[in-house]
Amino acid sequence: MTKPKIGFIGLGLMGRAMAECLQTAGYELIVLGNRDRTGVDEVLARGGVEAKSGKALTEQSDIVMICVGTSEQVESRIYGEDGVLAGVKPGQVVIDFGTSLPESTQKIGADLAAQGATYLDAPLGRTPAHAKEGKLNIMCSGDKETYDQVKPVLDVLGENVFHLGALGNGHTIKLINNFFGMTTAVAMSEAFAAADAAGIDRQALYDVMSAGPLRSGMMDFIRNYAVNGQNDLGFAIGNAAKDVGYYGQMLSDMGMQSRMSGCTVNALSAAVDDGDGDRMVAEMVDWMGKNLKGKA
Ligand SMILES: NC(=O)c1ccc[n+]([C@@H]2O[C@H](COP(=O)([O-])OP(=O)(O)OC[C@H]3O[C@@H](n4cnc5c(N)ncnc54)[C@H](O)[C@@H]3O)[C@@H](O)[C@H]2O)c1
Ligand SMILES: O=C(O)[C@H](O)CO
Repeated sequence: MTKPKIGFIGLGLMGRAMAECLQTAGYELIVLGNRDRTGVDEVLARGGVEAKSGKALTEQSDIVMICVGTSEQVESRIYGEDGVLAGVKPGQVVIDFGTSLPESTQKIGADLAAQGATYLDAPLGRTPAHAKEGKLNIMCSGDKETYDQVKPVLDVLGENVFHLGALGNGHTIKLINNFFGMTTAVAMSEAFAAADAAGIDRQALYDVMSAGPLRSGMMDFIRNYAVNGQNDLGFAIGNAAKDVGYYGQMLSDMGMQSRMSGCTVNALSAAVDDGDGDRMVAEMVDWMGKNLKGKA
């Protein structure tokens, strides 16, 4: 069977690694020109094709994949005269792999459905290194028949591919996941900075904490940076601040109020304000080291 042609929008840390994985598996890729040429040039060097607009990319593709940062960025590529919606054909599938707001996802899904196309949300778990190897966790939701149709491609990218019911459920679960994960990351960063301030060895703190029920993969990621300078998580502080902010907004859209996420968002957003948005989440250890002192 011929492989579907894939239009891929968003060639950052995750998108670039996913594009490499798909091209290695023999998929033909069409990508969008971008101000940052790095990802685009990598795809072209492996035989990919460049489209001039989201509309042109969509017209040339069977499946459109999006992996940009925010819901605003997704919407900027969906709507408008050069957008995906302007080029979509009945039966076509558009997938958002980024971490987006469920409310925006549902609106885009309805607008694509009005053109006879189907939207799936399929946010990602794990790291860019996993993306390159096709070992992501993929939290897909939306029409089950369409999911079954694109599952072979999702299986190329993911080791654990979930179907989670109605459109938006994937994004809802991902936001809850990242509220929890980023709260752990920020708390662990503060724990190392507090140990530094008290003259306690970071590895000694980790040895004690990880011998008990606190041990987690996220704790290990932060320790690997704090003790060995290894940055394996590959997830930017700016995107973490966005995700935990989206989590609070999602609860508020449901008429609820988050009691926990404010602290995490405040720390991550303050690091972004200090110019650390492009640094990786584990580097919150450094930010905490400079910011634990109370203001006099
Ligand atoms: N890095 C991770 O470990 C990780 C893990 C899970 C989920 N995510 C989520 O996946 C998404 C992408 O993450 P990332 O780490 O690759 O982020 P990133 O910031 O490295 O990449 C985002 C890319 O999107 C591009 N972009 C932004 N607006 C665009 C537009 N309008 N048109 C075309 N391209 C545009 C940017 O130039 C950039 O290359 C985010 O929503 C993030 O929260 C990331
Ligand atoms: O798997 C995860 O939770 C990611 O690394 C952060 O989005």
